[in-house]
Amino acid sequence: MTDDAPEILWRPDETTVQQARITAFAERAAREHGVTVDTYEQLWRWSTEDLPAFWGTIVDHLGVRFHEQPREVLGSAEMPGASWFPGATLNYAEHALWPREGGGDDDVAIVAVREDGRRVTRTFGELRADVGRARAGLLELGVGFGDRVVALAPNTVETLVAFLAAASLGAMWSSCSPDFGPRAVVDRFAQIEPSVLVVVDGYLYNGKSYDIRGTVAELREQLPTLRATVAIDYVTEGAWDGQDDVVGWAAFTDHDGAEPAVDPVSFDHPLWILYSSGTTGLPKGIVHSHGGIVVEHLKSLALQHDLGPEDRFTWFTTTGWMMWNLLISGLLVGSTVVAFDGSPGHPDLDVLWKMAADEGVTVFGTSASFVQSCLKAGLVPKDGFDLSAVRSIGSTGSPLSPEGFDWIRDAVGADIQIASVSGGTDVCAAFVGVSPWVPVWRGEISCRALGAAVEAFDPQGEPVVDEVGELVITRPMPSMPVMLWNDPEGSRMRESYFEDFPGTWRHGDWIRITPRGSLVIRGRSDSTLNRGGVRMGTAEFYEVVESFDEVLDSLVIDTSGLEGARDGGELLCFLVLAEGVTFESVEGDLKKALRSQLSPRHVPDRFLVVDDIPRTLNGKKSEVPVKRILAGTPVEKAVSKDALRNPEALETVVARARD
Ligand SMILES: CC(=O)CC(=O)O
Repeated sequence: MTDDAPEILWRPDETTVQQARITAFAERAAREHGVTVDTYEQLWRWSTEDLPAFWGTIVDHLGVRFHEQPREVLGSAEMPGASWFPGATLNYAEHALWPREGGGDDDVAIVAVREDGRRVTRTFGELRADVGRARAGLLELGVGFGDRVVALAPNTVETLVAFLAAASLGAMWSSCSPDFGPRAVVDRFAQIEPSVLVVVDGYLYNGKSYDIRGTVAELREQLPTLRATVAIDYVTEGAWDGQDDVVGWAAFTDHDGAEPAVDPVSFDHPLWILYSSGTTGLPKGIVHSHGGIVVEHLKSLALQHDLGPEDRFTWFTTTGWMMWNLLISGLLVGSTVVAFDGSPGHPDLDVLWKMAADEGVTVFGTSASFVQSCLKAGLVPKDGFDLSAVRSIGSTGSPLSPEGFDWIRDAVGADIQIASVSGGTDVCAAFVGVSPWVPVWRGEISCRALGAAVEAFDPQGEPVVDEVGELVITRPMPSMPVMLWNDPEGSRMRESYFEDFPGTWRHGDWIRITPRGSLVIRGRSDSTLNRGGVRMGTAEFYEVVESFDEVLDSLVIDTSGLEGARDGGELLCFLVLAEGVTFESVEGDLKKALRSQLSPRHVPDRFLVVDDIPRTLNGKKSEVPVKRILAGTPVEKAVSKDALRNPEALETVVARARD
């Protein structure tokens, strides 16, 4: 495959480079380690070849506060099982509440905005005091080191306070968004046997109010290990009044003057438990450590995104997606975290742009599907709002189409860095993303993240350039899971990531690394389109189909190789069409575009028009569950319907495929 470099949409100017935090870091690395790191490629190479030097410089330069000093940086580099900073103790909460750069008591730590306009703020001083009180509340409930505190709560101040309080005393945290159905929550929380559950009475979404007290009651019945439920009035004042078996937030935090102390824990002590998407059988509990997350998030936010105390940082997410965990880590670098709770489309698609303008957001993150919706709606936010503070637009969740890049440049701002990033829940980080040193090419992710030894492997395990291959990580990263829950022998961990290429992390995405070092993600490798030996990621297919204004959404499934598949396997394309559009009116053009832009083999055997595409609660297309169901896996094993945004869409898609 040849590489014709696409158009450059953003290029750092000299001042940006000079003032970037990564520049001071690279100068220090050069000085202390005698390395030449004048280009990003050189810096990245050093960061992945000399892991002890790189991560050792990170902790010094970015101010990681160890209570006990580590004996060394990397005790063992073997994967799985790498041992980072053995002997060291620290605490994530200390880094969030007393960030190294800035974080003066009166600086705003968090602004929480709800879709109905409710706005709550806390300065760093206030946040520390709140966390001190909540910590005392947890201690009073008997929560201790290693216990699990879980929350069914939105992206708002109390959730952050409860999390930091739990982390401060070495308890593990896990959260689900309040719109998760009861089964999805039980599937996640029951396995980790929590001591305390933090809940809200309800939530607002799309202009409607949802009461979840029934879900909470159901949940409590199914969590026999609970010692207490802490209940927040979020939608209705007094919602929990008269319910004696819960502790109201006011009573829970009624500990004036309690010290916001933190207990140092070992580097690998569990901080939180995240979950795999929940669409492939029971969710896997992914455990990340205090130390791994502190160093990875400091590196990512300070050096890749250049975030600091002067920034106001938002990423549209719920508490059930790892982007929440990354968002709140904005505190580690002293930034103000701007948290939004509600629908990004209520009252209309302007809501997040308005918030960005009102709050002076500098780094605005969202999902590729939100960008796509804005594009399709013909939105031009720069005409309606003052977005002059915004210097970077982040996008993740699925690959951002080249048209999405164009839209950001044309409709939001031509001088904005487009931060298309990709990684995963499994490492609570982005392997690939941006840097203040590297341009943005249309349709491409700018660079591999420092410390992330990303390669594209062919099936023989050989690295390839400018060809689509399996995304692998060949050296350990500190934020790789310290364990999977209920996996004492580590067999599930090995099966999940290390089976295909022993000693190397296989992530499950297709990726192409260009000769420039930029990257293109081509979709999940477990939902590959394999047509007569030509393998292609689904993202390439969506890029073509969804570039049609007539197509609002789509899903492609390759049934070849599945037992019982019709005609030995078909390529099925489900389409959601714009109002008034008939399939016949676009059929010819669609087929022509797929034939010419992908290959004749990638023209679907059947197009099926549906009303909606099944998506997870985090907005990802449910390709793998559909494929599994069509392969004969019982629905309840293939997917937790509660983990889907629209389970009825799954039923329709499966029924249409079987028609
Ligand atoms: C950084 C990411 O990888 C986020 C996601 O797509 O889940």
